[in-house]
Amino acid sequence: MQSILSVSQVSKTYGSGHKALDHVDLEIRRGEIFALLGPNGAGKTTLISIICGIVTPSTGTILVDGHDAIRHPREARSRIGLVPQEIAVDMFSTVASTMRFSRGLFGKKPDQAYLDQVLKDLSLWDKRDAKIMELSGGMKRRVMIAKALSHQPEILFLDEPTAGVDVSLRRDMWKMIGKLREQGTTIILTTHYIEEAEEMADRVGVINKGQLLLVEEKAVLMKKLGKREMDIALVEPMTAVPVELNEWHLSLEDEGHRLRYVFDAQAERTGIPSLLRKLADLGIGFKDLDTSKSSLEDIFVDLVEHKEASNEGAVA
Ligand SMILES: Nc1ncnc2c1ncn2[C@@H]1O[C@H](COP(=O)(O)OP(=O)(O)OP(=O)(O)O)[C@@H](O)[C@H]1O
Repeated sequence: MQSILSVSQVSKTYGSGHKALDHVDLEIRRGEIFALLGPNGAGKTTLISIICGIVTPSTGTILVDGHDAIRHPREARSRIGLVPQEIAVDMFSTVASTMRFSRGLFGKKPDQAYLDQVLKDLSLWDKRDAKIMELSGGMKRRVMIAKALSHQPEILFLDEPTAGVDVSLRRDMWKMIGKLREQGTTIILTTHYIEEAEEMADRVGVINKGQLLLVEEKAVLMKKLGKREMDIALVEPMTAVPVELNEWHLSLEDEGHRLRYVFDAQAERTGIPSLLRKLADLGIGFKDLDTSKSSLEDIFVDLVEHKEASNEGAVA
């Protein structure tokens, strides 16, 4: 599939000397939902800002639907809608006029029917004539999304979309993202909330300390790196894990009522049969066994920690 966004060898060193991005390569497919996952300070906002022409990269090139974002920023930018982390609008304008103005800035012909639909989708219809300063924080965030969609962008960037957002806005946002995807809009969201990536994304990129550690189909990533957990509900609670069980590295949970075993779902030997035999040998009875997949969160933490450990190893 043809890329709608192509990021090639993009690095950014800020004036302070801080290297926020380090040779990032990324291809975004038309129509996908891509989650860029990384802890605070990983470089997510810097990358978005570069793609949107707000920050100049130190090196590298960016093509937005074939348009060079550095040499032809207007062409590139008009294809992008950006919902930034911070609320940035003219507080004295009304919701509807903000949207019309924003659409005009990108050189699009007026289309009130389209703007009205966006207002309705975001539950802003009743507020269309309100001044933005009169709205609640959640409503202001809705306005930011409406504004970003005003010029019918092909790519929508959502920078930390649900940070500090209430349940109803989150729900509306997911609905809206689903609808946009059906219409063929490409969506890129940055987040450090793993559930967000897990719920919505087709592919996930993990960034840490300015480096893109991996880009993978979400399903493949979860399968490849996924661990499973087995919870063993004990008949009799215990105060400590018996030394005979050391090799399984069990943890004691729920005030001694449960043993938890974490194993690699992909491994040839899970260690479960031998663990169960050992429990029987030791006369440890259990009422129930329950296995569950670990979440993308566990995978993410594993990955970042593993990378950090190997980097430290390289320095040492
Ligand atoms: N204008 C700037 N000048 C100097 N350093 C900056 C500037 N903007 C960002 N940084 C630094 O670059 C690094 C990456 O920041 P960035 O905002 O891109 O991270 P992020 O992944 O978006 O994090 P967050 O989720 O906290 O927004 C951070 O260490 C940050 O302090």
